[in-house]
Amino acid sequence: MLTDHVAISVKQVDFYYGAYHALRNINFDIVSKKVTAMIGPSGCGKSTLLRILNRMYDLYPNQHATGEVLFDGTNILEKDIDLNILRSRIGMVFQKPTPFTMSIYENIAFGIKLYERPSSARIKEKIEKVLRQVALWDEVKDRLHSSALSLSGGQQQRLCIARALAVEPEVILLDEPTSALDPVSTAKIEELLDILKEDYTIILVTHNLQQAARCADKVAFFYAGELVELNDAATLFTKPSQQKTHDYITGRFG
Ligand SMILES: Nc1ncnc2c1ncn2[C@@H]1O[C@H](COP(=O)(O)OP(=O)(O)OP(=O)(O)O)[C@@H](O)[C@H]1O
Repeated sequence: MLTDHVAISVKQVDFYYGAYHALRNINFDIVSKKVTAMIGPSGCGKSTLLRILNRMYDLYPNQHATGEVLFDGTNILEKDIDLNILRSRIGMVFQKPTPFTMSIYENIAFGIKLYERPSSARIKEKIEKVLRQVALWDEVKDRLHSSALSLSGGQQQRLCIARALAVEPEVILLDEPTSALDPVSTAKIEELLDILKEDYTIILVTHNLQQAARCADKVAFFYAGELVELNDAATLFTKPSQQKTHDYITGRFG
């Protein structure tokens, strides 16, 4: 039997917003090239954990994490980590589509130019590649120089995923990426996750249990700042090992 390759190992992680202890002793392995969904009631700490994985919290001086998050043998919580490199390897897509106020083309080129000095031919080639990856190329190829804000919400979100892919990350963090989208756009993003996981490790925070059941290979259930259960998606939704998980997925709270 093939063993899963671990992309990120979270060990004894605690997180604080000032004095508030938001995550407690979190331990788990995130498997490479699979979709791991993080679920749990509002305020349980899902987004906080996602923001730890690319040190997003570093922007805020009163927030800090303890413990270890091992990525490629390095503890990314160490102070001297190069955050630009980290965030190019572990990219993030937010809940609301956040394209820059620039053209579709420039939205993607901007990110590429942050990390390399490519020729314009290389930029064009990359833009086409990532727009094809997110199944947006045919919809936008004739208007690459129009404003990204002229796209629909669903198209904007696919553009944001393309922008994240353009810097060739290994891991993509998605924080409720479909909660602002209509059902058709949501279905397109879910189909996209299925394709992207062939090449990328995907971590998805979602409120939507059906979405977690449809898209995820592994599911982590959080409650009140603790990881209650991490399991294969099929097992977690049919035979959870913890009573609290059972209560949550059957709608008894949250
Ligand atoms: N900037 C902040 N300052 C203080 N406390 C915060 C801050 N952000 C989040 N928290 C608290 O930390 C806890 C975890 O929040 P987090 O946003 O990670 O939860 P969540 O599970 O993602 O919730 P939701 O599903 O509502 O997005 C909550 O109790 C929240 O109130």
